[in-house]
Amino acid sequence: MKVIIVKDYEEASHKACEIMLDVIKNNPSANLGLATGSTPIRLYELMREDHKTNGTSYKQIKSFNLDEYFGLDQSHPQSYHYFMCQNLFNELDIDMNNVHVPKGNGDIDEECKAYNQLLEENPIDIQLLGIGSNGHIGFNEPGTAFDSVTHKVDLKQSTIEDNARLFFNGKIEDVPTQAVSMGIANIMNAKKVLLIASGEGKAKAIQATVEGPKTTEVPASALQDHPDCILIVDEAAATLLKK
Ligand SMILES: N[C@@H]1[C@@H](O)[C@H](O)[C@@H](COP(=O)(O)O)O[C@@H]1O
Repeated sequence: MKVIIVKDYEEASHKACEIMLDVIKNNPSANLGLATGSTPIRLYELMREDHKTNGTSYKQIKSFNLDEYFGLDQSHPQSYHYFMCQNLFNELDIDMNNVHVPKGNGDIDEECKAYNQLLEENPIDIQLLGIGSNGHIGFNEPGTAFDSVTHKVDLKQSTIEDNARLFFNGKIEDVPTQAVSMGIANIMNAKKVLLIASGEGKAKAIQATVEGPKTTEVPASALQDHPDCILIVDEAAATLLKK
């Protein structure tokens, strides 16, 4: 794991943007693994700005999102599909046929199978990740097997609370209790992984991810075995790192 410590959220977003654009410029038909949550919002804004100003094209790019809430239709304003359109896709030249977000409704078993198949056929060049305060990646909560693939998940109470704080207008009762998520094995298959962590709320999870034992209790600790994993951590999220 390569840990890059930067001053703050703004610097983390710029650094992450640099790495994402580097992958896209080197391979204009790259497969991008994308993430939601509040952390990548500024990065996505920078990517939109770059597209507008410098004309970086996404015409040949394919995207694959990590996860989706169970029970929310794509058109629901709190769905991750909707989030991605609002924060990124609507202002890029990406072909929406090349955009993939797991479906949170319908026949979930079939959906998970199809998503795994899709990921097998389209190896991800760079997988962007945030991290949950409990160390989750995607929606892979503590206890998830490292060999897991796309599956339906029961969300932990702390994850529901975290997400209610930032989304769903603070209404905890509106946050779905389940989700569909790429598994940890799918994430580990990406050629490159880029995780961004910002704020003191992530300090414990970052310490456990980087310096703790590799354990399913900290899903992000699986990344210790990834051959090309970069963690961009701001000073607040790095406070508990010993080295
Ligand atoms: N499924 C998402 C994760 O992909 C994300 O990393 C996490 C952290 O969110 P935030 O970036 O808002 O702290 O939230 C959700 O649980």
